[in-house]
Amino acid sequence: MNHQLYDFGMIGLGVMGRNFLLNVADDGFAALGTDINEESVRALNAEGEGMNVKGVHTQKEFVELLSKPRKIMLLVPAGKIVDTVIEGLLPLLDNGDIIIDGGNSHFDDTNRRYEYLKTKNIRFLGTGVSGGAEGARRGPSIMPGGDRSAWEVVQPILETVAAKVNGEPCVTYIGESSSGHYVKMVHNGIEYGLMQLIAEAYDILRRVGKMNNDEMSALFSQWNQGRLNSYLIEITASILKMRDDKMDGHLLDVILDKAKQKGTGKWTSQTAMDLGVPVPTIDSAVTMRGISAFKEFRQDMSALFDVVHPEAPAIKGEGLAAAVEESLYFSFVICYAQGMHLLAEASAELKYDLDLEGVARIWRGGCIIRAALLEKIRQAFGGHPELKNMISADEFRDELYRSRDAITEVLHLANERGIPTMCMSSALQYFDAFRSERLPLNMVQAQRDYFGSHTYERIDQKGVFHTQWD
Ligand SMILES: NC(=O)C1=CN([C@@H]2O[C@H](COP(=O)(O)OP(=O)(O)OC[C@H]3O[C@@H](n4cnc5c(N)ncnc54)[C@H](OP(=O)(O)O)[C@@H]3O)[C@@H](O)[C@H]2O)C=CC1
Ligand SMILES: O=C(CO)[C@H](O)[C@H](O)COP(=O)(O)O
Repeated sequence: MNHQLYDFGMIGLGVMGRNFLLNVADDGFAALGTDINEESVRALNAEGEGMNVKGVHTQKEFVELLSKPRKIMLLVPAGKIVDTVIEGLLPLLDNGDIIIDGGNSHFDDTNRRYEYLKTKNIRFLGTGVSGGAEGARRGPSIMPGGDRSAWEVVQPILETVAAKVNGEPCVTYIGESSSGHYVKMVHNGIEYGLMQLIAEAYDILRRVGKMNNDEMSALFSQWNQGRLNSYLIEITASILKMRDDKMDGHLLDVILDKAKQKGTGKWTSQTAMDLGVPVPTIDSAVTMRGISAFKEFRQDMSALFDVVHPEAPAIKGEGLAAAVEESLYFSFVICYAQGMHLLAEASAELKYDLDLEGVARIWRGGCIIRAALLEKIRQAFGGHPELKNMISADEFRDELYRSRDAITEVLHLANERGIPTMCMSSALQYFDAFRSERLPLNMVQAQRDYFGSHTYERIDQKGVFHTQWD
């Protein structure tokens, strides 16, 4: 009996996998999926009726129906499940077949799997995919790293399904081993930072400007027409105006203020610490999710401490809105700068040989952190492949400096009223720390030498010194 063979296979037909596979089928490739969950297989077959897509219930049938070399993407929950799926596949595969892990796997796991699968003659691509359900369905940003020959095989498919900006696909070969998952992790770290910065801007507009949700929605929509144009600003405008379907009022007002996390933001902070690269805006975003989780303690504390300056007047009008917009833009630039700086250092340290212009290019569309600003970031790195921290780039230097006054004023208004702005404050602090020729860390060095004979260097003589302080 003649079976149709399928071009591309997907294991894991949840939010991402089902949508990605339908996207593959839309683009003219024969697409095959399977999932441990029979309902998900049925859902794919129902949604894909009339398209060249099919869901099957067993891995054996799945593998048999794929054309060789098999191109199999996994979009299953990150962690042990990925290893389990790979182990289940191995006896069924042939030399040279390709496994693409499209989930948010930790880069250490990806390194291990890459090396392991080499010993099994299976080509492996650790691949970041971003864009959520809508991106997966209509065109995500895709960050593949690992076996270059595997990339060359899947390139036509991934380039077709990826988002396009000015006709350019938002996918490129990132580099060896775990580089694709590393870049996706940093993407998510930036995502955490931008989301928290927006949350802080919303809090300031609400509590300093006493703006209501509909007014803020209109303001975010207006900002989305300007230099803050981005996916996250766009969805914030929509979120703010959404009415609740269970009671009168806005949905946002009844959402519990405890943010969950799956780990990619925390991993970004952890690797940044390991490499000695400061990413305080990302760290602060992770910390704020942590603080948000202590809801009961926060309730107790808010009963214990009085509201700070309840008499502080509302500051209405365009002045506040313009200053918050400028603060947010400043903080966005700093947040991207921290992520890009981490990538630049990781590229050297972990031997990824990253093309940072290419990374900025494929983040311009499809992904959660897509923004007009990324075109400017692409240009900054394009002309200067040696650039590590874009705050010094011509594209940003002057405007960052000019925005200092606005963000200082906004943070003053927030501090006066006790409004937490950990992320926005960290952005200003980062900028001021990096533009300080002399920091007070001479004091830290003296203290270290005082109590632990850790030695210090001098500004006027070469060498390493120790003083008998007392
Ligand atoms: N959701 C998002 O916006 C994004 C998610 N990601 C990443 O993509 C990956 C998938 O996420 P998402 O689609 O949201 O997750 P979902 O939980 O929606 O889908 C995962 C699917 O995999 C199935 N599955 C679990 N174990 C197995 C197995 N052993 N064999 C076959 N199928 C299995 C699940 O079945 P069951 O339901 O029965 O458990 C489920 O249908 C994750 O790594 C996630 O971090 C990346 C970018 C964006
Ligand atoms: O990868 C993604 C988008 O690019 C996920 O949506 C993101 O990982 C969500 O993370 P968290 O649950 O930690 O907020």
